[in-house]
Amino acid sequence: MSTARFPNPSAPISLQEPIQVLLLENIHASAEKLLAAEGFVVERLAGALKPQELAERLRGVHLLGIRSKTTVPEEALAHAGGLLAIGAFCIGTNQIDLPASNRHGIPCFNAPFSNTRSVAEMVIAEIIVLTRQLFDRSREVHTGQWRKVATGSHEVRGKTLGIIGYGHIGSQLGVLAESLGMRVIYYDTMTKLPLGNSRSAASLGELLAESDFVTLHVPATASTHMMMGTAEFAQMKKGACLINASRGTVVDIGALAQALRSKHLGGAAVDVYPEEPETNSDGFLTELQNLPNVVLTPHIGGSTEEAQESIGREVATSLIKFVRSGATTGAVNFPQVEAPLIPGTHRILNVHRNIPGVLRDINRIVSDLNANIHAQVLSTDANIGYLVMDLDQDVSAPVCDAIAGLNSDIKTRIVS
Ligand SMILES: NC(=O)C1=CN([C@@H]2O[C@H](COP(=O)(O)OP(=O)(O)OC[C@H]3O[C@@H](n4cnc5c(N)ncnc54)[C@H](O)[C@@H]3O)[C@@H](O)[C@H]2O)C=CC1
Ligand SMILES: O=C(O)CCC(=O)C(=O)O
Repeated sequence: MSTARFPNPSAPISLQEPIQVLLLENIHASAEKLLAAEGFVVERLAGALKPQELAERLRGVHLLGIRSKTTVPEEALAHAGGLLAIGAFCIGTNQIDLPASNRHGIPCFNAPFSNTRSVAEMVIAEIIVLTRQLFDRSREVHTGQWRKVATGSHEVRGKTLGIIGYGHIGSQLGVLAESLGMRVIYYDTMTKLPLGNSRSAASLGELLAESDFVTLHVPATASTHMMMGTAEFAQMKKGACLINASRGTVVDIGALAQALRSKHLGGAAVDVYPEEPETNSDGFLTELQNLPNVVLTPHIGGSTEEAQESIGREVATSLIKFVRSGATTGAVNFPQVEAPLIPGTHRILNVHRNIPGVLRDINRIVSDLNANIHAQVLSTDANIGYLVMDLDQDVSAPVCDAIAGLNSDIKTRIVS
């Protein structure tokens, strides 16, 4: 059983408690299965929680699992003295205050690959749906209208797909699009290996001017905030289509609606919005509703059974490894350490403020107890240091007590 000491006395955890896990937003049962098999107590909720409710629910919780809709602000973390780690059962981690989580000694893990294929496949479907106006034709037939027209419908073969953000999703999408005979260009702020016959555009403007379809696959950051607005839509070809399955903050929805109403753009497929409902029973309004040739989906790019099952296993495995050994490999906001457990030794994990002399102080504590350090791994970033220390003797409890008294201490935990 892991034990922990935390700087926040408002939420002490009992040394004998089993690990308590709170999984929100319908996280796949594959995660619960793995966590429960470890003896962890898992509570699963269908929807997201608002920050205030989250703060209340986090008392006594050791592991939190979320997807894209739960915002985790510093105020929630400040009340979560027992929280060991956060699992984002998705790719994006913009919903978590990562710097605050780092300062509180809480690593965040995500699943960087598991749903990428699902997004790429959905975008391929949308490209064809948009260029054949299938959504509108289908709606007409559903309402008894027979409009057999070819005007404005095209093959995708030979058309240009412009991919903004050529990462895990963008590059897979490029390969799939080429298999349909599309020409692929991309724009990325990093130098990327062009797959197949794809080519890097010299600038965002060049990509916008050349593409029949523009698709966004960038993370939500300051540099991507509203990166598609009135000026960018004006640079797109007349009749071109926009696809956004990245984040709602990347596109100015008002400007997109205007570009569609004016018929400068021929269509759009949008999966993500600046504000999204927290549960499936909440209503939803957007300016894009009821515009012609606009496909609106409820943030389902990564929502396939294959992806969700795989994400559940991947993130649960990272959380279990962290609880059992302190491994932080893959954490998005934390110094990375992965040290194998050594039989017969006693492991202590310590997160501290990255100030001079911490290791000296900790080593003095160990030496004053006449204990021997078998192995010690320290990894740091600008704010914190993360120390994994294996002792030959079982003096973990007094060592932890003494470390907790250091003014550098953020979080100290006995693993074994
Ligand atoms: N709709 C959905 O259900 C899903 C949405 N997503 C979103 O898709 C995003 C992309 O996912 P991945 O491809 O896996 O991420 P990734 O990190 O592999 O690729 C993102 C790419 O964007 C590039 N980039 C960053 N800022 C840029 C800028 N200002 N201009 C041009 N390029 C820029 C990066 O260099 C990187 O190559 C995620 O961050 C997430 O927000 C991911 C999965 C599912
Ligand atoms: O399916 C989800 O919960 C979120 C998918 C997503 O946007 C992501 O993985 O970043």
